Amino acid sequence: MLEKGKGTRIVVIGTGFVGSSYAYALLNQEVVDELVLLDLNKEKAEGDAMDLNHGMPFGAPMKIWAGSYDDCKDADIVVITAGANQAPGETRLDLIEKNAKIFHTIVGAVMSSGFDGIFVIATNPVDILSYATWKFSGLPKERVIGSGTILDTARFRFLLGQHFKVDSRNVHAYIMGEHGDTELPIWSHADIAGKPILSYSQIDMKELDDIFMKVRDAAYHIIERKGATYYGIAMGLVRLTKAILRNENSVLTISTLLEGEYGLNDVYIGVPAVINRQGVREIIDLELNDEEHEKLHHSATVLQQASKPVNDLT
Ligand SMILES: NC(=O)C1=CN([C@@H]2O[C@H](COP(=O)(O)OP(=O)(O)OC[C@H]3O[C@@H](n4cnc5c(N)ncnc54)[C@H](O)[C@@H]3O)[C@@H](O)[C@H]2O)C=CC1
Ligand SMILES: CC(=O)C(=O)O
Repeated sequence: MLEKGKGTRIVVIGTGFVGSSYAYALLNQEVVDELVLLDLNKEKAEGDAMDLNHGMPFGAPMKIWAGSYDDCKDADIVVITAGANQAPGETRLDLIEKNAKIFHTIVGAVMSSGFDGIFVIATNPVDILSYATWKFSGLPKERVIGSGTILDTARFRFLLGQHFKVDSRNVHAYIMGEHGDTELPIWSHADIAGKPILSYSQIDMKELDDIFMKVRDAAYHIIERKGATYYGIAMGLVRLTKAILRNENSVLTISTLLEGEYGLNDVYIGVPAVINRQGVREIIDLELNDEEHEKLHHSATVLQQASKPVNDLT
């Protein structure tokens, strides 16, 4: 797998707000040699390919085209951003019926091409659809990665950075669990340059709770204002893509299959993990306090109960 003696190739399936923003960020950050765009709306994918190609003289050379499932055969990564997004007031879990069926078709078509790379999933509900992709594809769990809480963790670090007036890149703090309403902040392992956030003398737990609620509800607030969220996740997906293609061994909070870690089994859920060219190298099994442990287990139960439409298709 992945040793093709040629340039790197990514196929993006679903070139809506998220997929096209990701494509644009990939072009700007010079990450990959070949980018294939695929959408049910073929003209949209073609238009995006034309538009992105016209930016090429201002960036680094790469090949971009609107393709077909045959192009997945030689892809290193297939990124799925296809499917319905949330209407105002809708939860991510509300999308499961529609998007599970779409994934059954898409993953089947990708695997029929002879694809043998890594899947990255962003479509919501992302934890359940990552689990679905793992089930439908038959690939090893290491090679099916959900974006999980990568975006929530970024939102958390951004807001904590603002609160403490520190560069968010120096804030180390994770959101774990469902990418959704039952996610949780891991305050017991949140620090700024090694100093635990809970040890700051001016700490006000009410203010920290407010920060977490802003993180958890960020998508609702953005969707109310502009109908969808896409720039943040696009940047997160590029970060994850780089960690894979450049074999970075980076720690990112992604959705992966738990098999005993955190006392959980048979569920895809957001946890910190080491990411490299093989996909998920290792899950970081943090020691959580009792409250965090209980909330993570609650989140996992909610995801497992909501997975019925996937189980019905397998
Ligand atoms: N994981 C995360 O952190 C985030 C996830 N999302 C999720 O990403 C997904 C996409 O959101 P948007 O781009 O805003 O939606 P969108 O509606 O703009 O784009 C979806 C695209 O999927 C295409 N599509 C639908 N069925 C298809 C199929 N069978 N094959 C190929 N293409 C197909 C549509 O034609 C459309 O272009 C949603 O589920 C949304 O909730 C959005 C933001 C953050
Ligand atoms: C839409 C979504 O999942 C988000 O922005 O977090």
